[in-house]
Amino acid sequence: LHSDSPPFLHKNNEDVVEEMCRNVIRDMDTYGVCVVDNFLGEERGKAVLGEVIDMHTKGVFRDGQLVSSTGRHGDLKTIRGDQIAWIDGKEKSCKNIGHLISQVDLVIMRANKMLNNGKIGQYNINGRTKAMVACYPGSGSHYVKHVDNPNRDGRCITSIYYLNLQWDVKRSGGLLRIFPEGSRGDKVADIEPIFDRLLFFWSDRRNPHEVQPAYHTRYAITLWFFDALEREEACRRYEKERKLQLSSK
Ligand SMILES: O=C(O)CCC(=O)Nc1cc2ccccc2cn1
Ligand SMILES: [Mn+2]
Repeated sequence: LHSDSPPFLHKNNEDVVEEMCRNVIRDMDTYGVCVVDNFLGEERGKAVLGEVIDMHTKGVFRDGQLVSSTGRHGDLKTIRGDQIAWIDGKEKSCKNIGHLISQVDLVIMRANKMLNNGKIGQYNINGRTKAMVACYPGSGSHYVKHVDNPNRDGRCITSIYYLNLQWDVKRSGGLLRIFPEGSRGDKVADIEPIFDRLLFFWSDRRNPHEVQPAYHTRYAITLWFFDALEREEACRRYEKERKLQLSSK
């Protein structure tokens, strides 16, 4: 499940990318989850972290998911989950985030071309969302167990890049726990959100996941990749529903 990216990926070396893609394909086929550590290297990783911290300081983040839980005394505590900001990576103050996005694209599109004659896991990836930069304020904010794409909206791979230097889950929490389908709860994938770690997993019902309460600020950048066919069908369904609603008005 853990494949270290060779030290010289940062030179964009062709066969290094090739080697990494083989690891991603193997892990996705075997586990439906893949972790790549040291993805950008310390310098580039810190440059991305710097841009995210600048965004946070400038108040770019908007409150994301509202999660509520009852406290010890049964009182309803609404703990803000993640705060998010959408980035396309071309913004002048986000050029390092833009570089991260292009590197993840490189790996996914190369993996898409390899094995299974141009498909990864029988998907044909032809696009992705913008980057969702997420910040969990350290106030015990968490994210309840959920599936990213439960109803075939077209997203097939979730890719998350973590930015948290010297993160210690025992002290700071914030563990991502994935409950791979059919594991009946005895086999879970516990992913620590450590600095310069890149995670891939199938976005559909195979991978319900949760973020456990975080007690220090926890940053992550997520990209969702689309399967061409599933996305086209989802858009067509959406168009039909929209027309129905318009005509029923
Ligand atoms: O930060 C992590 O380790 C994963 C957090 C996570 O699952 N975030 C997330 C955030 C989402 C925001 C909007 C819609 C769906 C979403 C699904 N998942
Ligand atoms: Mn999620």
